[in-house]
Amino acid sequence: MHAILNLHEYEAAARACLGAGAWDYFQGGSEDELTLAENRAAFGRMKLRPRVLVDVTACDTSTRVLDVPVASPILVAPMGFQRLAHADGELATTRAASGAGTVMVASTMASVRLEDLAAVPGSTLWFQLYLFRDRAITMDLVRRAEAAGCRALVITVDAPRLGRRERDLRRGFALPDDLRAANLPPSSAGRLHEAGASGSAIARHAQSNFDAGATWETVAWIRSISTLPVVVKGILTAEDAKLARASGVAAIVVSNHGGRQLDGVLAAIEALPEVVEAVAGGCEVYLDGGVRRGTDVLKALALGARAVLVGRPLLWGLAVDGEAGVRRVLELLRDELALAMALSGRPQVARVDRSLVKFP
Ligand SMILES: Cc1cc2nc3c(=O)[nH]c(=O)nc-3n(C[C@H](O)[C@H](O)[C@H](O)COP(=O)(O)O)c2cc1C
Ligand SMILES: CCCCCCC(=O)C(=O)O
Repeated sequence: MHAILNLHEYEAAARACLGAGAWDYFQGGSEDELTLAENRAAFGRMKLRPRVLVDVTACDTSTRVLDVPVASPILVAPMGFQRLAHADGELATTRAASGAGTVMVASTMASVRLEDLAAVPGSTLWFQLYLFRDRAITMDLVRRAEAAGCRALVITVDAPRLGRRERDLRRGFALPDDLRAANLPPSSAGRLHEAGASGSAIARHAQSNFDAGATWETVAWIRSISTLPVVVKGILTAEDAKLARASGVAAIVVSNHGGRQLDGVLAAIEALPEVVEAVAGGCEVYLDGGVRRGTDVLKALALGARAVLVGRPLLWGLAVDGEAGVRRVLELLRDELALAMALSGRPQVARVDRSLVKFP
């Protein structure tokens, strides 16, 4: 048995470590999972145009996001309920991100309190915010994130309701009793445990708690109550990118939520160019969805992303080996990126430019 060589092998190894309910919750997309598949397929369609005879003796993957130095442009995407993968949950992921010198985005739906994550030595924590109908809950989360020392608020804007995740519906997915949405008031979190004969408890929770009436005015409200930089996550069009820019956000995450929300939307990497063009350098742009190889990171950077966020692969690492597994997944991706930079004649992140990729 050889050591795990790449993220695909972590996926296979994780499957053997996880129960069927957690596996389906992690892996699943919405409806026919068309967008989930597209996120990967679109990377495959893009081809690289490498340059040669460039001195690549030293390749430097470091960069800055929102003015914070990071060891690589590979950040940790917000993902809820990580204690489904490993008893240490988000604590292990935050420690691994800190060890790897990168940003951890903690989910509103984390299964560890955000104050405990912020206390991890050397961590750079951003807090992902779901918008609640009860603004007092949202306000309280913002205040706690600020007090804990989080460096940015990442507002997820693609989930007024949960996408139709049929794997979870079929299983009647609900949280086990020993796992809590640790940052929510008990009055709001309780329904996440209500298993039903059919239907997903988290979908019911989202429908009764999330603010389906949220608009750009709500983003303006968040900006008015906090001095933290605001990032909006879940933008896929130039039109919305311009509105985001006009609303004064510091960054945009081009994302389709890993194919878990509206099925049939374009792959995140395909949406990236129009968003980058629309904001014209007015704010930072990141991408997530389907990043599994260093060459995927390279392609996203070439199309104008400042960084990528990685989702499921970190859960696979977490399930297989806790903090060490997450750390290894981040290391593998960073090493692959450094190699891809060398083989494409781009020894620094700043030298990765649009001419490196060709769309079909
Ligand atoms: C199990 C799971 C839980 C997630 N939870 C959240 C969340 O709480 N907030 C959020 O904004 N996005 C959430 N996402 C979406 C991720 O932040 C990210 O957009 C997506 O996973 C990226 O795609 P990838 O998994 O293909 O890398 C979740 C994704 C997964 C797989
Ligand atoms: C109560 C709804 C929580 C959503 C769970 C986290 C998430 O965004 C996901 O994609 O799953």
